[in-house]
Amino acid sequence: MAAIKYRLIKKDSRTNARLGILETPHGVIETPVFMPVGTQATVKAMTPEELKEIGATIILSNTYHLYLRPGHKIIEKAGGLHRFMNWDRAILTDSGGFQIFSLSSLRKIKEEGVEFRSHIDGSKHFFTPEKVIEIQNALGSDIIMSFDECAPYPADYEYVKNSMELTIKWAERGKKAHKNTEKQALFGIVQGGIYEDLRKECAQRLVEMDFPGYSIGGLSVGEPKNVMYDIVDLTTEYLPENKPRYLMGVGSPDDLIEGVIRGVDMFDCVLPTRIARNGTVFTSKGKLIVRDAPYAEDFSPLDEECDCYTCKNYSRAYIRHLFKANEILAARLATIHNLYFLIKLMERIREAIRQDRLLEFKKQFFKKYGYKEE
Ligand SMILES: O=c1[nH]cnc2c(CCNCC3CCCCC3)c3[nH]c(NCc4cccs4)nc3cc12
Repeated sequence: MAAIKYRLIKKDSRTNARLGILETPHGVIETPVFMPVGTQATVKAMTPEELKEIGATIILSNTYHLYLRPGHKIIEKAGGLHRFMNWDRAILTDSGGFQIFSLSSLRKIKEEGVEFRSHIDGSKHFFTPEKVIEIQNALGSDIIMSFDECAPYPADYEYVKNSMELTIKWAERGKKAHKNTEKQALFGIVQGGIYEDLRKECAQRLVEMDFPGYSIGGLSVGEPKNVMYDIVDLTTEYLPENKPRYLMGVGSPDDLIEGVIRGVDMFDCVLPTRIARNGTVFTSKGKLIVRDAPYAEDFSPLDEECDCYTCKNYSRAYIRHLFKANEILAARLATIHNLYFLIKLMERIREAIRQDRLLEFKKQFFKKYGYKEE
């Protein structure tokens, strides 16, 4: 039995959007889905019970961070990541490649693997495709990622071509090293930068290896939005429709809607939790910086249309006060709201696909939120 089973429930009649069900060893996930990020085995400021309360069905955690601290061996001894962090729903871990490039003081990239120094204590480490599979096997996450190289943006054709070739080789080596296929689904990651021919070749060669799901990597790294959307559009064209597609590192409300329209099923982004801790929240009328002066005597909820715990019980004035006073509760209330906002947005998107009115939903959401339609 494969670790995960994806069922395409309905295709939107006018876009590439899909309504799906993803069955995992830790529960059923309705797609399209937004996955809260829990870098160091916790979604910052949230308990697992609060995550369930707001409707989270799958969260992310991070191979790079957990390998460095507390170490994957400790987590394995604890009975795996689910036990260790008391989360009994689905977990997706990324391979750590992206964090090496974006966090650690690198490093040498060779075909064999990547040498890097820990951002915590400067100690030297060496990740190979086999090593990161071994770490993710020890963590016991339900969905695991191949070791990939996310080319920077901009990057010239030659660099991206070599990097894409390496990502393919590393995907093959990771697939060979992955033993626990019954319990953990290994996704291939499509690279290729902004180059159509490289994206097509990478997608086709990964599909030949027959992964249970495919990530679209190398995007949301500074390229213009319309370039990202075009690359997503062309990449999903070469991916099988009976397998889930995961757009890595995306995103904001508009990016989620635009990604779903282009055939993406799974999303993750550090944005909602990160900006929440800085006092910025999503509302149906756009972003709101609640720590700003105008809200000092505003006793209305963050968002009139939101029924989350925060909006049902606290005012903008109170939450602004908590931020100004540097109270821990500020981050908690804003995080609950931002995650609920995106999880609720995905629920409304799924409903719109069900009723074949996704484009109307997009128009109405964009108008209210203050996005300009392209
Ligand atoms: O090609 C990629 N390969 C692998 N991972 C990528 C990621 C990380 C996705 N989130 C993982 C999470 C796992 C749990 C811990 C937190 C990360 C990306 N994030 C972004 N943009 C958003 C960005 C965020 C920050 C800088 S860019 N583009 C990405 C491209 C890749």
